[in-house]
Amino acid sequence: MTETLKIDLQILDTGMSAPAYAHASDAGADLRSTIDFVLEPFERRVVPTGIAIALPEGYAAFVHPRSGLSSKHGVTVVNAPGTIDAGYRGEIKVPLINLDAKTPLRIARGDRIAQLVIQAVAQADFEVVDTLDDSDRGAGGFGSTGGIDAGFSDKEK
Ligand SMILES: O=c1ccn([C@H]2C[C@H](O)[C@@H](COP(=O)(O)OP(=O)(O)OP(=O)(O)O)O2)c(=O)[nH]1
Ligand SMILES: [Mg+2]
Repeated sequence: MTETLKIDLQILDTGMSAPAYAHASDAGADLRSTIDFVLEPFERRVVPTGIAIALPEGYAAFVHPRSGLSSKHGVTVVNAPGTIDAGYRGEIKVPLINLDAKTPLRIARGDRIAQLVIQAVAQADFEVVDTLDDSDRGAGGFGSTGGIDAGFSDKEK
C-alpha cells in the first residue's frame, strides 16, 4: 500500500471533487477540468481544476501529463511537470497544449486532463565553493554516453 499523507483540500468550484487515484497503487491522482473547451492544434490553454491544496512543508505536488492524452491526442502539459509549492493556496491550474498538427481536442467539464504526484522535497542550502568534487559523470551531458543505440546489440539478428 502506497504511503498516504493527509492534505487539506478546498473545493473552489462546487460540483468538483478531490482528485482520485484510479488504483490503490497509483502515484498520480487525476485532475479534472472545470470548463468545456476545444484545444485547437498547437493551442495552449491554462485549465482550472477547481481545487486548492495546502501541502505540508517539505512536500511538493507535481502536475504530470496523462499518457493517454499525450499518446492518443498529442496533448501534454506545457511546463511538465508543473510544480505546486507547499505554500501555494491558489487554484491548481494546468497549462495544456495540443501538439497534434491537425486534430482539435474537445475537453468537457469533469474530464481528467492531468495527474498530481505528491513528493517529499528538500530545499537546498547552497554552499558556494571554488571547485566541485570529481564524479564518474563529470561534466558529461547532452548525449555524452554515445548515440541513441549505444550499448544495444540485437540478439535476434
Ligand atoms: O502547472 C502549474 C504550475 C504552478 N502552479 C501554481 C502553483 C505554484 O506554487 C505557483 C508558482 O508556480 P511556478 O513557480 O512554476 O511559477 P512562476 O512562473 O515561477 O511564478 P511565481 O513567480 O509565482 O513563482 O503556481 C499551478 O497551479 N500549476
Ligand atoms: Mg516560481
